[in-house]
Amino acid sequence: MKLSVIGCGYLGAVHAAAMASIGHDVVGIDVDERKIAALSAGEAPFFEPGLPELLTQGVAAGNLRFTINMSAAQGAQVHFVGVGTPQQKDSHAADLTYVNAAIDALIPYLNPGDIVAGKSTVPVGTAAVLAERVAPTGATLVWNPEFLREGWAVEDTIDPDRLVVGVPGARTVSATQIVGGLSDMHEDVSSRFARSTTAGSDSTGSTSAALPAEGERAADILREVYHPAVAKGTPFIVTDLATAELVKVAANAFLATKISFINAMAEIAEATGADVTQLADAIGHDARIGRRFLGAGIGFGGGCLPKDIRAFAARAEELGRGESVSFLREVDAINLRRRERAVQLVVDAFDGQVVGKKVTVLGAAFKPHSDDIRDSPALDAAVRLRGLGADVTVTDPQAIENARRQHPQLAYVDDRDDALRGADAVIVVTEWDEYRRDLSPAHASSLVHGKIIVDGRNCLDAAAWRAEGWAYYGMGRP
Ligand SMILES: NC(=O)C1=CN([C@@H]2O[C@H](COP(=O)(O)OP(=O)(O)OC[C@H]3O[C@@H](n4cnc5c(N)ncnc54)[C@H](O)[C@@H]3O)[C@@H](O)[C@H]2O)C=CC1
Ligand SMILES: O=C(O)[C@H]1O[C@H](OP(=O)(O)OP(=O)(O)OC[C@H]2O[C@@H](n3ccc(=O)[nH]c3=O)[C@H](O)[C@@H]2O)[C@H](O)[C@@H](O)[C@@H]1O
Repeated sequence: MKLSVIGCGYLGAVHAAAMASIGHDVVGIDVDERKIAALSAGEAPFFEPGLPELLTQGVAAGNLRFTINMSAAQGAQVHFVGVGTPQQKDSHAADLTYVNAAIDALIPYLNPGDIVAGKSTVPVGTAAVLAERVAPTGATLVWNPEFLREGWAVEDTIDPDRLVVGVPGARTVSATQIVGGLSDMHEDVSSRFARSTTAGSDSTGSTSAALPAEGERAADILREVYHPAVAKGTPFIVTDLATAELVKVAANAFLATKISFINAMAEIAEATGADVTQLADAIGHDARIGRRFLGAGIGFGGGCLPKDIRAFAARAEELGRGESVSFLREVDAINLRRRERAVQLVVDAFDGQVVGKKVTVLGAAFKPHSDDIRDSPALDAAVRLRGLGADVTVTDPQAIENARRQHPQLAYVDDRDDALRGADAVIVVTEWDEYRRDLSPAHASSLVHGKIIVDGRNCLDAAAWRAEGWAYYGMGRP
């Protein structure tokens, strides 16, 4: 199938390359000429494991190309829109400038019957407005939120744990799950709904109705796009536009809440001498809770969770339902307090005398396996420590170039051991294997000047570091 992908950032470039890898004919379109030049040469403009291979393959095979010309979208049957939706500069709401601009630029090239599939994370209600704008072209707008994690983006795109498609006119169809392969792709959709509910295949139990023809057709086309995942039985949820938009922000809000919950427990642990990592293990054994995303530490960052919970809260206020998600403000506040806490641990380790102390910051990316530094807790800590007068050196296996562009005032060293040499204290803020697994306390001892280590990710073996004579400080663990 011919596809266009508009916006070739962390989401779009991976989506384009992944769609080409499953056999589609894909054009990626972006306004950033440098990004397009790199992608056209088969090079990834950012670090994402597995992406370079897919780009090389697709570009060489000729079914993946990139351009800055929107006119190249003409003739594609599905147009994915994955441009950025950052936080507005002067408020917590999402900035929809890029989404609006992308849709406006695309409209002249749409043909009747085309599908415009929004992938950006947007405030609920956005899709309905965009659908009206697209309607005169005869194309159909659907919302197909993305759940990929950076660092696992290729795998998550090709083999997601669920696919969600919001289609027009599906108001009475509430989160009905349809599991089906290509074989029944052209089967009458109402009988498929009937089958999925009577078979009880993870349906919500709510009544379902046949989709209007436009929505039915759009859902079928998206099924065809994602044919390998559909064929293996990946849950494929067809719903209305608003629910699809909400599923995305609800998922990120839940993940952020889970992290802040355990970080709140870390604060209590700090006041009582308890160990939050053991607490997380213990409650995580309860399958209803689960251990994943109970990693207490310096908290969440990145281009999504922080801005998505703020945008969600702002949208809820607009809807007159601010109090329904007012807890997200607390989730945000807990998260930001952990950044302060990590910095305070360094300051306290020097009895408040941090001025002029050499502090090595291990990590700049917001998480390992990524070069993304958007709202990175690691860099936040580095900047704060420098602001307090420390002599800060930052290192990271992938993110130094991005970090230097955003924070040129910090000192950067590529090599981990060079960064550690002569340090008075070390703080681990991104749990790369290079720091978590591969750095032994004995080796670190041979490099540093002072044996103080703050484990901002609770990723080190505290006992092993202490045995080597280090003063070890974790986040919510003794
Ligand atoms: N990064 C991630 O892991 C995920 C991101 N998302 C959502 O996807 C959207 C994109 O996120 P990222 O890829 O991380 O952002 P990004 O900033 O890496 O990429 C956005 C791209 O859109 C391009 N762009 C802006 N205006 C354009 C226009 N008018 N026409 C064509 N291209 C244009 C930019 O040049 C940039 O390359 C956001 O809404 C985000 O919340 C959703 C799930 C995962
Ligand atoms: O909307 C998005 O962009 C994406 O946001 C997150 O993905 P991502 O931002 O790539 O990273 P996560 O793995 O979720 O980590 C987010 C932050 O939480 C932190 N984190 C994660 C887990 C944990 O236990 N503790 C913790 O502090 C990480 O260090 C990182 O800073 C979601 O996990 C994706 O499903 C979603 O698609």
